[in-house]
Amino acid sequence: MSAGAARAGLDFDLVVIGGGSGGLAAAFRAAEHGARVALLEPAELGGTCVNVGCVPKKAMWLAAHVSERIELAAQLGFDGPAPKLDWCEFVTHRQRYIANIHASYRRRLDAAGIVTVASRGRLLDPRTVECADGVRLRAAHVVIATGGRPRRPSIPGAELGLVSEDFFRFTAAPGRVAIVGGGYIGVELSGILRALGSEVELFVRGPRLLQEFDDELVERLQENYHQAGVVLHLGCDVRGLERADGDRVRAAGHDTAFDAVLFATGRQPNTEDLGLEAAGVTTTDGGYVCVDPWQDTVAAGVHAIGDVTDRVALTPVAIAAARRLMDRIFAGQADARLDYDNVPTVVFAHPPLGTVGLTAAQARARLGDDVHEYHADFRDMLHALADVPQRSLFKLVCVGDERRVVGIHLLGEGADEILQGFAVALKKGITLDDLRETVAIHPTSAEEVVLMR
Ligand SMILES: Cc1cc2nc3c(=O)[nH]c(=O)nc-3n(C[C@H](O)[C@H](O)[C@H](O)COP(=O)(O)OP(=O)(O)OC[C@H]3O[C@@H](n4cnc5c(N)ncnc54)[C@H](O)[C@@H]3O)c2cc1C
Ligand SMILES: NC(=O)c1ccc[n+]([C@@H]2O[C@H](COP(=O)([O-])OP(=O)(O)OC[C@H]3O[C@@H](n4cnc5c(N)ncnc54)[C@H](O)[C@@H]3O)[C@@H](O)[C@H]2O)c1
Repeated sequence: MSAGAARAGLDFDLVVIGGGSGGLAAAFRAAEHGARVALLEPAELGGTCVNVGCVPKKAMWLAAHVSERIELAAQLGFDGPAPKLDWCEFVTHRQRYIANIHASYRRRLDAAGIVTVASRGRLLDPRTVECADGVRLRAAHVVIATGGRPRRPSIPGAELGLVSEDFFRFTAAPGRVAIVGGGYIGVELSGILRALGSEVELFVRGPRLLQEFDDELVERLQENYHQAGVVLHLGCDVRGLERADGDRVRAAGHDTAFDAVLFATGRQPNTEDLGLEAAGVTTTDGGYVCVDPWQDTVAAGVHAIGDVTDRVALTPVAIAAARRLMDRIFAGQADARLDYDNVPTVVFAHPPLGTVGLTAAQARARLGDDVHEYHADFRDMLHALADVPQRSLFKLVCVGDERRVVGIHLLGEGADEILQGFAVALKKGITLDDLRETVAIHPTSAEEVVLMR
């Protein structure tokens, strides 16, 4: 126990509820600062990202990517029968990779002297967390990092549908799949399943996919999905599910029977039975824990980070918020807090779509009319060589006479890897001239960003 906690008659300086991306980052950073830490996690370490999110999703995306490359190879003159994915074997590689992450977390927790409790936690008051077996831990600070879970729409027959967590239990590509929801998960899973051989229909109640993203890039992505054979039902509200023949399911009012219907209709926070009321912690209408810009709740000493709060639901965001919070509490860095502006993000679509900063519409709404857009509309070299129609679209959004870059939007092969460096530049306040003065790397797709007209 640290001297501070001991003096105050507490067991710990910090109790973290939830061992996902945010909770683990908080525990490690606090321990680095010398705090005595307990971490409660009833399930596998790593939470959503490691077990049923980013990591297994990216593994499946990589498998899909390889499959697309094999198809391109045939177009380019590589001879021989196309190999087919043994899904089960790929899953063993995926899960081995994940098991290594678990083991690495366990080693690091032990090395840092963090007390790990395999239990749910529940607040009894702002300083006391009760474990499932009734053991009570008292701490000066509590971090709520309990994340979220998939939300099913409340429509008749919703129980016939699956959610993203079920996708990771698949042992083969379903023959015919319907996906409901046009956000990140709907777009990612439909692209993966199509590339791995499923017939995919995507039902989106709005007029387009990915409402928050640049409209021209989304339109281009929709064209690419259409060419790849994903059937898009835009402006189509699924009002219910019903059994068709055998185990198959169809959307009410539609004829097609699907082997699987997957809901990708958003997520909800894990705030039930957490003792929030007892601790005086407030929640939003959607049930998210209310926090201020410092990740503090209204209850003194109780903080919240990651998907359980109503902020950007991304792993690096949960981690960054956690680290800054711990730097403020345990390392005296009074100004440490996460700047939620200009968070880069990639949708692992086919091809990937990466964005940092504002769309042109957001820039006009926030910064006035002096907004300028620059485009690069091209076929990347591999697709051009194979004479495949997939096209890329890169865009810059600039403001003012000096053409400060406030938005970078990339749809195309490699966008997922290209964006990170340009996100640093945007955060540093570069202008269009700074990009144009940078010598291009040729021949690449990335050079289009510095050559943009
Ligand atoms: C399919 C999918 C793909 C994704 N892909 C990406 C991606 O590519 N990139 C990206 O940045 N983000 C991605 N995300 C989002 C990312 O996974 C989350 O933003 C991130 O995991 C949030 O971290 P967290 O720590 O807030 O919560 P979580 O990772 O969900 O962790 C919360 C933990 O709290 C535990 N818990 C819950 N209740 C209690 C309790 N009462 N007591 C103790 N423990 C409790 C849970 O068991 C869980 O382990 C994806 C999400 C999904 C669903
Ligand atoms: N690559 C990544 O970084 C990545 C990948 C997956 C998830 N995530 C994170 O996880 C979050 C959750 O992902 P998500 O795709 O579940 O949510 P989302 O909020 O991105 O998309 C949900 C979509 O479902 C639609 N929807 C909601 N209710 C509906 C209904 N009843 N019928 C039809 N459509 C409905 C919404 O309009 C929205 O378009 C994302 O917002 C993102 O922050 C990130």
